[in-house]
Amino acid sequence: MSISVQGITKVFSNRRDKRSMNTVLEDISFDVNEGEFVSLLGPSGCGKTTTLNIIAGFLKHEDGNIYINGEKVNKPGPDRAFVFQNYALFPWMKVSENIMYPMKMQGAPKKERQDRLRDLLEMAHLEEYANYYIHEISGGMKQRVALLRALACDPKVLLMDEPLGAVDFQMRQMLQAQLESMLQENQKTALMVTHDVDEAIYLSDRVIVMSRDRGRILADIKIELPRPRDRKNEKYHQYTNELSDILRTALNGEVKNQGDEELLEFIEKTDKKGNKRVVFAEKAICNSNK
Ligand SMILES: Nc1ncnc2c1ncn2[C@@H]1O[C@H](COP(=O)(O)OP(=O)(O)OP(=O)(O)O)[C@@H](O)[C@H]1O
Repeated sequence: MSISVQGITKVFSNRRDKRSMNTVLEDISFDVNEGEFVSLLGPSGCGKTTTLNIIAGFLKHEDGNIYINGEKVNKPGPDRAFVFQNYALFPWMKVSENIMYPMKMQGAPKKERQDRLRDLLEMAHLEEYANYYIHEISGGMKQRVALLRALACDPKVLLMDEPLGAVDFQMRQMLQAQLESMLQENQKTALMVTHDVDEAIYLSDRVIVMSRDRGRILADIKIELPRPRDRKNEKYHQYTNELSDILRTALNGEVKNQGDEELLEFIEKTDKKGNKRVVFAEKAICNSNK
């Protein structure tokens, strides 16, 4: 199934002063083709989550339309599954019950639910943890459970808001590889919000970069690399540099304070093995608001 975002405008009333309005998105348009994995990248507050919530049908918008496979949608539906940043799992349920919850709500027969559960747990290497409660499993496992719950009803479209945001670097790379193979296996159309340039390149067919100027789309870049992706590939580095430059431009355009150089340093991080990883660091953006 494809997603088509056409001319979306979203205005919020200011949280502190209800009379003043904030146009977060203005006339935003893009498409995600069937089976494509697209990432939304951009500075904090540029409207990535708002865009995803509008597509999910969680938020109303002022203008424009969302089409799923050519059909206009304006409320949530089983065709679109959502993976939340903070997992949003049910702590009073076991891993298996969490995963099966959407199928149960849809009234799927018990046998079908059990078969699906077995397949999903196997796919994510979580068979041993089916009867654990959520507080008994690690952050990386919670992330996988949240993803399996989203995949349970076999949605055609997967919307993910920083699905790997809460796990450490090593776990994140492992989960990226797992997420990729799960999505390849299931042939999903996916739209993901991320701050992480490396993650966007590793997972996406296309990366869309948004700016804080009413969500304006700065770039829409096709990542033409074979899968699974090799971080050591020369072209992989070229994409990293290209996207970093676009983000730098976005930051430079937005950061008006002195000390910009210091802020920009936050953009590039190097892990213990010396691999460069580019992150659109939250801290830099926070500082820029001073
Ligand atoms: N319910 C709301 N009421 C008022 N303003 C809101 C609301 N939700 C979001 N905003 C504002 O809309 C803007 C965009 O927020 P959004 O969460 O979409 O950004 P984002 O790009 O996802 O940011 P981050 O990367 O930090 O998660 C921000 O200025 C935010 O304060």
